[in-house]
Amino acid sequence: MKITKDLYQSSLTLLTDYYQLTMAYAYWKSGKGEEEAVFNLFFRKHPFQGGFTLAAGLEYVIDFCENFKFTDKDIAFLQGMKNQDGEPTFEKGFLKYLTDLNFTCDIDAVEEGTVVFPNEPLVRVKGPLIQCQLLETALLNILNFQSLIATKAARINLAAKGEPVLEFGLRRAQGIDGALAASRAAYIGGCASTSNVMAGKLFGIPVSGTHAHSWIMAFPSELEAFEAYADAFPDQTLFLVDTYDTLNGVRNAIKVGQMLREKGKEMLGIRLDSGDLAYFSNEARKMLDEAGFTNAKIVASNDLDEQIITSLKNQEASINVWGVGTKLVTAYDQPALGAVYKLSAIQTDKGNWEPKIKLSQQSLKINIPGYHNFKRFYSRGKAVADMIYLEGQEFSEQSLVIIDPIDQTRRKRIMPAFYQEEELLVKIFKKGKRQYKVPTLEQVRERVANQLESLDKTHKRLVNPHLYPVGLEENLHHLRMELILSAKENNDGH
Ligand SMILES: Nc1ncnc2c1ncn2[C@@H]1O[C@H](COP(=O)(O)OP(=O)(O)OP(=O)(O)O)[C@@H](O)[C@H]1O
Ligand SMILES: O=P(O)(O)OC[C@H]1O[C@H](OP(=O)(O)OP(=O)(O)O)[C@H](O)[C@@H]1O
Ligand SMILES: O=C(O)c1cccnc1
Repeated sequence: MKITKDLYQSSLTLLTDYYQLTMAYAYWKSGKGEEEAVFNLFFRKHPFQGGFTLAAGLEYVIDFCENFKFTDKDIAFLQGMKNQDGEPTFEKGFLKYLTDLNFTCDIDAVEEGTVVFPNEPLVRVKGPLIQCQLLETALLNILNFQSLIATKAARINLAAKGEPVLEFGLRRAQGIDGALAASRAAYIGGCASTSNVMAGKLFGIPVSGTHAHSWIMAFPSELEAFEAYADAFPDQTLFLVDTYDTLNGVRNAIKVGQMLREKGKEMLGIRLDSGDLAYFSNEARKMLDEAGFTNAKIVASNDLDEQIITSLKNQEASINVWGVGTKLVTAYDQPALGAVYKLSAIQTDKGNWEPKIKLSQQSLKINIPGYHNFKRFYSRGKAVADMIYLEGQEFSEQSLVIIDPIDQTRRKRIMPAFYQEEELLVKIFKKGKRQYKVPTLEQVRERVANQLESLDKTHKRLVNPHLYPVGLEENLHHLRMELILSAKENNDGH
């Protein structure tokens, strides 16, 4: 699907930070622009103090790259940019270079719906420096947000323990694209449906909903409002019962449910949107059951998130369906994932990869150098550890040691013979040509379910999860240490 075309009807190539263009220009001027480089997109810490992150947004990235082209209007805009002296910012030759630019990068990425951990490349881009640089901002924008929301949705769905979660976020989401991307990511993360009709049209997500308080308020009485709704939607009657008096609302719903039964129809259930949801759901359940509506569902909404859902479950609330909006689509408790995109290697004249490192006072922020990859080891279907290694590196068949990139005293020995292995980076583009068939959202959801199933429950705990082991293969660890020490020495010498 051409998501960006459908949404914006034009090129998104200028959806970038200005400094990417100034660097591109300076690379071009210095003659370095066509040097081959490798960049990795990764995050350093799971969101929501959680133990896992779900990668999402790759379909948008593919779409962005396939449409990566400076249009005449883009060039005209850049041509109009001026410096402080009123001189054009960019030379004509550079604008011609951009006009003729074709996307020729290699991109490897983890598939949407994959569980990922800090420091692992979600996307690896190899190509001319200028192109790699021009992709940075859009890739981060897309993957940071959708991975964040897919992860939040997965947490909420884990808390709901298999009961349907309906996504109601459109009205509170961060603008139009924020809402659409959030609905898509929420569906990937396990939500059953969205209230956002355009997300239904664009992505094929099931659309569902109940009705609002205004419907009740528009009639002389709640009972009349319920009757009129039942008349319009005899097969989809879910009554919002809390406009005036919740328990009286349940009584009215039961009355209309009985009328529907006389016509051979069955009311679907009720929705609670305020007050003590544990108390009201239990009272409503008793009333519905006593009236013979044992199959009627109780939907709850009102600023729900994974913590409140867990609490309501612990209180044995009789809620079967969860409507979640604001806290899901805005990732309320952590509004950004914080993934970064870093240069890790440049190709020398001889065709070798020269690893690159960026120092930081915080060891968390020192990148993993080199042209690297990663794989996951499984034992009886459960993921046990991930290893980041240099591309082309040969390993011992007997025994491997992986070393935590932040704390080198944390090490794990792996006997490959006892484990199954999975390479997680998949070829998406080769020299700018797509190699990958985008899966349907249903397939991505299935992948999410399988990936979460392969993760031990200690890593899925919502509070204080157990840390999943991700380490550097020994050779990569030593290379990184050498580079850090020599960069520090060089720096001290100046
Ligand atoms: N039994 C419960 N345990 C824990 N949290 C609950 C329970 N019942 C409701 N909540 C949550 O408490 C928060 C506030 O609910 P509160 O009762 O103050 O709102 P309200 O009365 O519905 O107000 P409003 O009418 O403005 O929506 C909501 O996030 C709601 O989901
Ligand atoms: O609470 P959320 O998780 O964001 O779910 C969406 C909310 O949107 C609707 O409320 P509405 O906008 O009518 O306002 P309200 O909060 O006053 O009910 C609905 O009744 C939910 O409460
Ligand atoms: O369909 C609903 O019940 C709904 C939709 C959007 C927001 N709140 C509720």
